[in-house]
Amino acid sequence: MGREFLDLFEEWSKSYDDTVGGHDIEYQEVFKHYDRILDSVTNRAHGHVLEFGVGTGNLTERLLKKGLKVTGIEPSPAMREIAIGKLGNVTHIADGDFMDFPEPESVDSIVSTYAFHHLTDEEKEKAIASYGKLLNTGGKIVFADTMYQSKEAHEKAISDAKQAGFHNLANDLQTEYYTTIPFLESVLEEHGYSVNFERCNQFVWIMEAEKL
Ligand SMILES: C[S@@+](CC[C@H](N)C(=O)[O-])C[C@H]1O[C@@H](n2cnc3c(N)ncnc32)[C@H](O)[C@@H]1O
Repeated sequence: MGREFLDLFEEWSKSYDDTVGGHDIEYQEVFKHYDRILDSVTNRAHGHVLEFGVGTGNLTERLLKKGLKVTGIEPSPAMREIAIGKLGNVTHIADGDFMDFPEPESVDSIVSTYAFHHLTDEEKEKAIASYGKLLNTGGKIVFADTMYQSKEAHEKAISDAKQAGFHNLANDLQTEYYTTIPFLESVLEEHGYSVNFERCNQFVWIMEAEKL
């Protein structure tokens, strides 16, 4: 579910690693400190890791280097092909998405970078509710993504992008489902997690939730 943006990723897959390297001026700030963000998510993960929206495998690569067992989930065939080309057969990357995926038996950490905004808020809540069954006490959800401290901050980001002439970015901020920190905080607390947020750049925050 939440697969309505997949055509975009089929096309973007070949140049995606150039974009995260800062080659697209509109997205430079979104991907500022990309390596540091992936390292930070990796440092917070432990045990058997379930990763959603693997993309070209950049986070997966770091998790594997840390010696963690990773089960990857990625709905775009083109992205999966690039990730498998990069990683070889050291880990399994399955077709699936945040809500519909082959469930591993036990999971210690659920991680994702730059992907959770493909779900509507209603879908985000359903996904978070379902992860409770997979994680043991002390298990974690660690997601890095664009999110906002308030709806007003989201609106301001859209108008700033328009003013800078970044029309692709403005369109993206208006059409995908960027949420607010207070929304995620309340959903996670309701489902029995303690949660904290750390800002990484003007767009991206890391959300770290621990199952109580
Ligand atoms: C911006 S890329 C991020 C890739 C990688 N995680 C990274 O940090 O570089 C977003 C990825 O999420 C995937 N995606 C899109 N919709 C998804 C969904 N509903 N569930 C899981 N992944 C999804 C896309 O195919 C794409 O590979």
